[in-house]
Amino acid sequence: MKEIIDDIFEREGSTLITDVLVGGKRVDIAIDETGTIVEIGEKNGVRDVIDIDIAVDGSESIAIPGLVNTHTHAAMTLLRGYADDMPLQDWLTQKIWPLEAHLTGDDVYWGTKLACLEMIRSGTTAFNDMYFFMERAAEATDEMGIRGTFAHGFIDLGMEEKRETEIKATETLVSHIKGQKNPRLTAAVGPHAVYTVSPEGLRWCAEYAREQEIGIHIHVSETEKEVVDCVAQFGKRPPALLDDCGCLTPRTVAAHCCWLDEADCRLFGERGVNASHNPASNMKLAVGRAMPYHHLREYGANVCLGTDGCASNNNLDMLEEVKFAALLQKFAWNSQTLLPAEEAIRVATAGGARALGIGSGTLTVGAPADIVLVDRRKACATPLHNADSNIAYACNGGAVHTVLCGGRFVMYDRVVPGEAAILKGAAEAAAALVCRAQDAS
Ligand SMILES: C[C@H]1O[C@@H](n2cnc3c(O)ncnc32)[C@H](O)[C@@H]1O
Ligand SMILES: [Zn+2]
Repeated sequence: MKEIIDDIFEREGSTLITDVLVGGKRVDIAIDETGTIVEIGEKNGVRDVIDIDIAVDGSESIAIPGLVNTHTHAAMTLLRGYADDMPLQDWLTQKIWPLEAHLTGDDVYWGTKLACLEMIRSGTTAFNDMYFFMERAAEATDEMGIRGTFAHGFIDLGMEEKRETEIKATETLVSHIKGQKNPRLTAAVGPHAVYTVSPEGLRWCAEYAREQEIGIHIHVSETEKEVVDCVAQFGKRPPALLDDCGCLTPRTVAAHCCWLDEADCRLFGERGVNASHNPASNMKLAVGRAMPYHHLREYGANVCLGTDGCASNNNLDMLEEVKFAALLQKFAWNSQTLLPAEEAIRVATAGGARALGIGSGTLTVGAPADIVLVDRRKACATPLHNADSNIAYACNGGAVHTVLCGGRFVMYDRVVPGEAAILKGAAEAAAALVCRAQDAS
């Protein structure tokens, strides 16, 4: 890579990436000033398509579409390593929720800045977030230059007064995000799960999402206990309950989906639901079963990929998550051919873009220029028999050196603007959060 052009992160002109490997071919990629891919052609074939403002030598790089993290709680970066090696319900009730009770908006701002830094560094250009103080998460994401979908974590615990508070928080967030009129920031509704949100709350979320023409982001069938308890309380499995409440739509992202049975998968396919596979979190929390990818694919559901939060992963490296997904599916379902490399990358890019409604998630003419350059000089990318194999099975986010989102550089030759201040601010916020919780206990 040539020396960094001093204002490359501010430039809003057109960009030409030359001689880069895409799908096994060496091509030039022309990006216009609107941040759209306008031409992809044989090497030296597209130079006169645009007035080149920035030229990037891609001869030592493999280009892939931006990775799309369809399930995370971004600001949980502040909780990385705070509580590990516990069962999900104990983890939530004894450690995570007591600490989150002391969260502030500033914490979520710094936690989300750190999350965006980590996601950019590992090739993620869009993420789907469900947390608290989400106006501050959106502020941080806008500053970092990538795409975010934001849902307030709606939890009413069956209490009407709490439900009213959650409704107001959701309406305020959606109004705020829509008012920004920022093409990189979108809103969603975030009913946490069937064991924390009443049917009345679920029905409100579904109706409000329909009325506002926004998505739904929800945890579904993560554990066997969730399913058993749901059947005991409501006489139906979580997908059927969610369907009765109107929550299963083509704009729904259902996270985890571990304990879906074949009929649940068929229902997801019929409703066009997006199922976010979260392999690292599922294995770390030992939820006991892998998402039935094969059934979801068979019945036409859109499968995408997510990391969950940093307290149950514990990073946001979607290239690592691609490998976990490809290996876990093969092992769990005893199939050496299930979720092959190219398909796993497609789930993490085009699958996620479809789930969040942010373009094609492909490197094609007319697509947003969300582009990740992977360094071919890294050991994990050598030899280069098969780029998809190296990307899915050998490399992790550390092999990424340059990232564009909407044609704008968010990382160039491993430089992300403001990195030192972000690390300092997030570390200080995390320490202060834990101190507040300890003082209060
Ligand atoms: C938004 C809330 O969701 C909590 N959370 C984080 N990870 C998980 C998970 O794997 N299952 C259920 N809930 C989760 C997060 O701590 C917030 O409280
Ligand atoms: Zn989650």
